Amino acid sequence: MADASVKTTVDKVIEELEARRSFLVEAGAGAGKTTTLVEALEHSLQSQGKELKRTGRRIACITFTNVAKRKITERIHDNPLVTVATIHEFLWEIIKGFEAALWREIIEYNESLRTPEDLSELSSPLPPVQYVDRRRRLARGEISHDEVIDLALRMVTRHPKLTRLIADCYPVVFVDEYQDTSPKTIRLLLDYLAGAGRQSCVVGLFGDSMQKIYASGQGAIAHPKLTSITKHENYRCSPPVVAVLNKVRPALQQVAVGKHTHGEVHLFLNSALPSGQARLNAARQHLAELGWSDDTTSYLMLTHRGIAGALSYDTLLQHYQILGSRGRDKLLDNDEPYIEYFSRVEALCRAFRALDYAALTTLLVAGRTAITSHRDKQRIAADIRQLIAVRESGTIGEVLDHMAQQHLLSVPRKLSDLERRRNVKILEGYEAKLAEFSNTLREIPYEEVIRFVEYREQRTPFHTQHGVKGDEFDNVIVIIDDASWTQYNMGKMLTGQDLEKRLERSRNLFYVSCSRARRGLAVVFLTDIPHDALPTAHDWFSSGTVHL
Ligand SMILES: Nc1ncnc2c1ncn2[C@@H]1O[C@H](COP(=O)(O)OP(=O)(O)OP(=O)(O)O)[C@@H](O)[C@H]1O
Repeated sequence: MADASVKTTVDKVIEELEARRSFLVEAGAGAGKTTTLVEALEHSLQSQGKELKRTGRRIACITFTNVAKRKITERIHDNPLVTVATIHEFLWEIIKGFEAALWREIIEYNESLRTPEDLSELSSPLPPVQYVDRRRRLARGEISHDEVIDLALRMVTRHPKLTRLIADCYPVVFVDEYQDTSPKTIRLLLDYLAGAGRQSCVVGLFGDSMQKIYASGQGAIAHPKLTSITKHENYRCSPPVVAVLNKVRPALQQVAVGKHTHGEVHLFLNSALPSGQARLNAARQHLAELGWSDDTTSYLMLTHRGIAGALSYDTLLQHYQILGSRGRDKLLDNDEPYIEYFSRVEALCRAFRALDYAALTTLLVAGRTAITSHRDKQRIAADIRQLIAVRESGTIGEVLDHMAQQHLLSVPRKLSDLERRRNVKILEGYEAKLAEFSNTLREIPYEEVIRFVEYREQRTPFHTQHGVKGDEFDNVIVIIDDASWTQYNMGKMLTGQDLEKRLERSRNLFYVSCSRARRGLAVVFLTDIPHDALPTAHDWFSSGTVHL
């Protein structure tokens, strides 16, 4: 029976909240940090909800990932007394009302830049400051992600009154995954907000320094204002998976206490097979024979390029690089006219196949496809059937032509502009590049679009290793391709001999990836590991099977 006098982590957190002291919950993967954060939120809402409502205050809960944002918002039933936001959203929220002070800081910030903008001819009155999702253009009052953090820190440093106002508005600020929050944000929260305001603002940080996977992150924190709270349980992973985590991280020994009491661990080196896909296929086959199915398994890869190769949309991904350094991001963010249109084409075909007439009608109406008579419906059904066939065997150009001929989903202005301009003969610079992009895109098999959209809409079991932070799956296959990105090298990590930074980067990402598994974990090396990595490989995976 549990000893009632033993305090749980959430009890300790509540104690700090009630004493108005800031705190740090630092614990390993699967220890229940996010769960504790949610429980602490629920407690605060129960005990202070009425007071918060009466005084117009809110609790801020800053999350790093959308997974966590969704999880937390759901758990507290979207309670309006809590602002669940990313750090950028939160910081913008607190500074956006202070236009005059913001402009003063922007001008100073501009001067600190290596290539400042010419702000000598700013119009009067000054344009409103806007936070945009693209490159900064300070002369127009447009700031971007980096500026939000920098300006917020400048504002609280210079204006104690503003700091007090923010602290009064948000007497409690929780931060999930603090380790990947920037040092400037941590300074703002701990040096300025913590303890400020009439109620003495409480900053509660939750995270794990070893799960820092972004270079811009703060990593470990020691701060005099923080009470440290830690825990050694792992509620997520099965005992053999926890055994691997304990080997990777000997300084923190966890105990598996979750409901997954059985599990399995595999390390596939398969060095007799040629490097690459053949090793993954062999591992998949072996695991399938042991009962692993794609329905309960997630595949974690280091790069988008790797996923594109595995799912066969690599020509498409490669093609978007013609659009410059942000080309690939535009594709992945659905932020480009062609891919935005194809996503709707795919949604149309999916709704048709699923006989989801409500979704189908919404898409057709939004795409200005006329449906006024029974004959229209019959014609549209025949057109979509043909479209489905063209999609599977034709090129992107053939699908676009089919859509235009059959008047299915009218082509948006931005896309028709691109299509019109691709045949213009005398174009220069970026315009010429865009025309080349459109013309060559049309030659790519449309099948690649189908597979890409499935990936982007999370209908495949593939994820990037960075993208699964905070998430969990029954079975996880971590795919390692040490030839894919020079910033990481898991083979060298096993030898313990590498550049210090790369060693840490690789080890943290490996730890994050392996710790997503609830039941089964398989690590598959597509490349050969160095010979002197073998002893560690055997040691780390001694709770499972090493397939040589
Ligand atoms: N006290 C608890 N009792 C039972 N299950 C728990 C408890 N705390 C957490 N869990 C479960 O353990 C899993 C991991 O919890 P959570 O995501 O909160 O951990 P975490 O420390 O934030 O993990 P990570 O840092 O690896 O993302 C979840 O499935 C959660 O429901």
